[in-house]
Amino acid sequence: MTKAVLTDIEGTTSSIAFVTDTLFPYAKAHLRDFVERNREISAPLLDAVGAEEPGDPVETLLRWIDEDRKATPLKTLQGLIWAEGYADGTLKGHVYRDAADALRRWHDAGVALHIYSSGSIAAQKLIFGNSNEGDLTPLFSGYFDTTSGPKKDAESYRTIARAIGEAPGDILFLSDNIQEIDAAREAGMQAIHIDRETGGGEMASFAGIEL
Ligand SMILES: CSCCC(=O)C(=O)COP(=O)(O)O
Ligand SMILES: [Mg+2]
Repeated sequence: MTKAVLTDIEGTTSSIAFVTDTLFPYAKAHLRDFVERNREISAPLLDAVGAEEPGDPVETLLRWIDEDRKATPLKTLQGLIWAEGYADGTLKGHVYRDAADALRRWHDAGVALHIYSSGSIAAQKLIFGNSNEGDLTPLFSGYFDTTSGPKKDAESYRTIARAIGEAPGDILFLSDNIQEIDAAREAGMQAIHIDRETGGGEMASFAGIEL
């Protein structure tokens, strides 16, 4: 029985292109200016970057964006930078229509909906709160990011199941990344591999998923 759904964002509810061609370039373009204007909030994040790699932490962060590193200080800073873009209307979150429809249907049926993304929890709330499908945040009961652990590590899914308060077997995880799917299954969750690009996964969209 499925009591809760846990879903990835990039490539699953939302297009990879929106993240790589819009969000990441926006963060790169505004990173240096943001940390100069927000020294107090940025300092511990830059320190955390410096602890991982020597050199100019801003240069390190710019390279990490190109490398799509899922490092928590980078993801936290990206969320703070994107907040300004959503606030002034430059950014509009992308959510596939089939994903929004299914999430609304499952929420109305009483299924608890949760997000698990490498994007920070603040960034998750922004993409769903300012989306082309409207404000979807009322649909969600909880949000999880890299502070719950890496997405390819089974232990992260055990931690999240405990936080949700359901047995792993009663939680359905959705992702475009097969290594994340494998990790969730290792933790005992139900999981469906969504492949919107090639159709090679178990589902090409949310449309056919029956809970
Ligand atoms: C919260 S939108 C930005 C997504 C992001 O920064 C990212 O790294 C995507 O990772 P996901 O785990 O959603 O595939
Ligand atoms: Mg993904």
